[in-house]
Amino acid sequence: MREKMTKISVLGNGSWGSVLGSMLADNGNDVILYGNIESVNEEINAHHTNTHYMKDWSINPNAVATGDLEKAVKGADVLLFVLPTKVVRIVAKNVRKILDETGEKPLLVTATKGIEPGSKKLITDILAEEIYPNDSDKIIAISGPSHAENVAQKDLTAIACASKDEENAKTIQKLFSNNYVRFYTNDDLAGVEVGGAVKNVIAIAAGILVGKKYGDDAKAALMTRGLAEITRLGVNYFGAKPMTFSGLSGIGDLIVTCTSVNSRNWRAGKQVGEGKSLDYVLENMGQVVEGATTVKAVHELAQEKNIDMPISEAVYRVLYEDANVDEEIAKMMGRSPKPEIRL
Ligand SMILES: NC(=O)C1=CN([C@@H]2O[C@H](COP(=O)(O)OP(=O)(O)OC[C@H]3O[C@@H](n4cnc5c(N)ncnc54)[C@H](OP(=O)(O)O)[C@@H]3O)[C@@H](O)[C@H]2O)C=CC1
Ligand SMILES: O=C(CO)COP(=O)(O)O
Repeated sequence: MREKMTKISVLGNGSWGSVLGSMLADNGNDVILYGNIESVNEEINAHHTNTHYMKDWSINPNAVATGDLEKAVKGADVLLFVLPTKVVRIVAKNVRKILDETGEKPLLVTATKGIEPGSKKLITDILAEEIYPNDSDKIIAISGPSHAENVAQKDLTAIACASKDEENAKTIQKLFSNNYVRFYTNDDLAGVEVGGAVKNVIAIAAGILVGKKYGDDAKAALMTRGLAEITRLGVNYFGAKPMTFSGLSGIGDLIVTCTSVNSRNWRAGKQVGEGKSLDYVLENMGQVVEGATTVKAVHELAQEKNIDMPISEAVYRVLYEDANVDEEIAKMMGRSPKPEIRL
């Protein structure tokens, strides 16, 4: 007898959601892609493409798109959130209403990378608050150096998979892994999420440096000192383990996002470095630039909790306080002398 297929509903059918959905269909799962734009859903179902988000690529035809959240949520074994940070809470509230009706308790996985301004919450904390206040062990985060453009081509990729519950992390590891994407479990949920969220801010800074024509030494210094402040925030505020930042979701993701032209955060930073306004850049990107949102939460945390985050603070001032990039760089280079290693 044929084993029952696992029903996985991907909430958000932009670049990463479409590619993850296609990958999960490659793995033999029953995949639904939920998206809020009817023309995108129609294109996926009729042509197995999503040309606004992913050019020259086809989605596994077994992944079916819908604009009906109830259809996506009902009967799902796994709900995979791949939405921009700013809408996760809104969609989560609607998911909760449906699950309250059915009494079902699917695993919740998030691939979203961000910290919510105001609440300063990580995505898994938002999902716990809105959907599973008493079942947060059913929540898993996946995060690591992975661009939709690479995974779409079945390039080789490795991603961390973290949960408070080891068995649930292993279930997702097994379900998601295949011969082109390898998942590693990690028990430091907060550390994995902080790395994935805050590297986007550092990637904006890396892009700014390129826009300003700085070279490789500057990039290496920025990435290393960027990792130092990501670790400081993760350990001191979120209770993360320092070693996590040496892993896929830490240094791994920082490398890919600060050096790849596929990175929207890097590309946004480069244009800001070249003198374009943030509004212009965001309007013309056509895809989410998470670092521009997360930097607000990081700024709030740095100020309120007195955490030293000089690069993130400079990015915040350049993006939202009209600060001059050259003056910010001069200020950073002129800070009082410091030892390299400190938390
Ligand atoms: N792209 C990548 O390579 C990777 C992305 N990520 C993370 O995944 C998350 C999503 O990124 P990505 O897929 O690239 O983003 P995109 O900008 O490509 O797509 C975002 C999708 O979310 C949809 N959306 C927005 N609001 C809603 C809503 N209220 N209800 C339903 N759908 C909505 C958008 O639809 P609409 O067109 O209506 O706006 C769009 O389809 C981000 O946190 C990102 O950091 C993580 C790893 C890799
Ligand atoms: O998280 C990502 C790569 O791991 C995607 O980065 P960008 O959002 O900068 O494109």
